[in-house]
Amino acid sequence: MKSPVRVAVTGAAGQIGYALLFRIAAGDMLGKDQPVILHLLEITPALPALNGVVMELNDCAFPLLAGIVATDDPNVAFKDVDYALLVGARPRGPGMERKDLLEANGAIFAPQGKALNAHARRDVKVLVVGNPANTNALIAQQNAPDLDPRCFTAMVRLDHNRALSQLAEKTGAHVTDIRKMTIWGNHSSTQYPDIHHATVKGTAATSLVDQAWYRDSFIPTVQQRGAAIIKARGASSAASAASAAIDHMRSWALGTEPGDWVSMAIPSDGSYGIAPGVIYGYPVTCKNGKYEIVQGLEINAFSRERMDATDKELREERAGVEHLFARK
Ligand SMILES: NC(=O)C1=CN([C@@H]2O[C@H](COP(=O)(O)OP(=O)(O)OC[C@H]3O[C@@H](n4cnc5c(N)ncnc54)[C@H](O)[C@@H]3O)[C@@H](O)[C@H]2O)C=CC1
Ligand SMILES: O=C([O-])CC(=O)C(=O)O
Repeated sequence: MKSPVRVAVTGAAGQIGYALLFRIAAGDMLGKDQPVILHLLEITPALPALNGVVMELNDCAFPLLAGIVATDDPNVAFKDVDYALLVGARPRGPGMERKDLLEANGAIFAPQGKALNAHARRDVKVLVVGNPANTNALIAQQNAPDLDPRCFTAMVRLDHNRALSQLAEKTGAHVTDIRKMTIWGNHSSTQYPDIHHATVKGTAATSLVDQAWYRDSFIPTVQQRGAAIIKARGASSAASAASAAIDHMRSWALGTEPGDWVSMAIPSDGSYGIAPGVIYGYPVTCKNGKYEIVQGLEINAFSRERMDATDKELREERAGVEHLFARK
């Protein structure tokens, strides 16, 4: 048996937390041979609810659960953590864009970035789920000057999985038949779900669907799926968001499949003409706990326009939160 790793989850008493913690403790994220110590962060008024979640975690008698730390202090929550899933933030309601949450949620991520900087392991893997996820990840990163900027990522894996599901349904295939799906840019309605490199049972996806379906149905459906869930459920996606967070971390920690890639929002490095300075969704492969952008993909004019539009939105979001960055 491996020695336990420490996994922090913020917003642990929220709806995503409730769908996430039990799967992490069951080994879905880091493997059935990896014990975990859960570090659960909540705001003070939610501590009684969090205590209920802790009671239930204990009542599951999970073989891999090696300990639980439940706290309202980020300095305790992030002490020596190997993984941090930053979920705790307000969800949006009907009629809101995710960036409308920046004011309410942005302020959460500066102190959490500072606490990670002070207490987390130097190779901590941080995934921001709380919306607007890309820009919140940037805020946390900019408050953690002693950590490698590449420790900070945001979630576009839910969008990636939604895109797989839509394409599978359209082509009469199963999601496991699809390779090389890509979500570029922001986890927002400007995201660009790109099927130009994707294959279905080895055949180019673009040869199986017509351009009008791709442009007028597939792209908007994936872009608007979060809003559609809110309309249907009266609350934002939770189990699918938790499942995507598990997928993101598992790919990062344990690696991607040969011949395939996944989508992760990571610090831009100039690849594909996206200047450094934002956390941007890219196609990546992972190996030995490190991610790498897939290079050399051909980008046509249709894709270029959409990749630049979502980049533009991220830079606008960035401009609105720079006051939250730690002074250099
Ligand atoms: N990136 C993505 O693909 C997705 C992101 N989301 C986002 O995830 C976030 C959480 O969603 P839900 O769990 O549904 O919301 P929720 O309201 O059910 O739970 C959020 C929890 O965070 C806690 N919290 C608030 N401030 C905190 C802080 N400073 N430190 C620690 N905990 C704090 C709250 O007390 C609450 O228990 C929202 O911002 C939502 O929009 C949701 C779905 C998908
Ligand atoms: O749409 C929302 O506000 C929640 C979310 O990020 C998603 O489901 O993709």
